[in-house]
Amino acid sequence: MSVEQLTKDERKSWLDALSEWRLCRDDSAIERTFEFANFSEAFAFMTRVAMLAERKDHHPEWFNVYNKVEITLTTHDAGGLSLRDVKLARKIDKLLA
Ligand SMILES: C[C@H](O)[C@H](O)[C@H]1CNC2=NC(N)=NC(=O)C2=N1
Repeated sequence: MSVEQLTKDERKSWLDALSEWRLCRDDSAIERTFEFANFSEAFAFMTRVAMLAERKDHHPEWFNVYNKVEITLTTHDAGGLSLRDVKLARKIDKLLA
């Protein structure tokens, strides 16, 4: 599927609205670390993110250890950051609101 990478200006304006996320990997991805009370809560969150990801056909790269979950979003089909990452990040944030 062809997806457009965000331009530098677009990255900046979208990221202003995603204050918990930071650019990484040479601005080709965004990441955020989440911390929970215990493993159960972390994994419950991952399950909810997994459902979202399937529904959107857009999948996170992530790392979990005990109560921490690190999520990295990038669009492999675009070779960088796209609006699909921004949208998924917003939905993930909403799960915790
Ligand atoms: C064929 C399928 O639509 C694609 O491979 C989807 C699946 N999930 C994906 N997830 C992410 N993060 N990037 C993609 O480019 C992507 N592409």
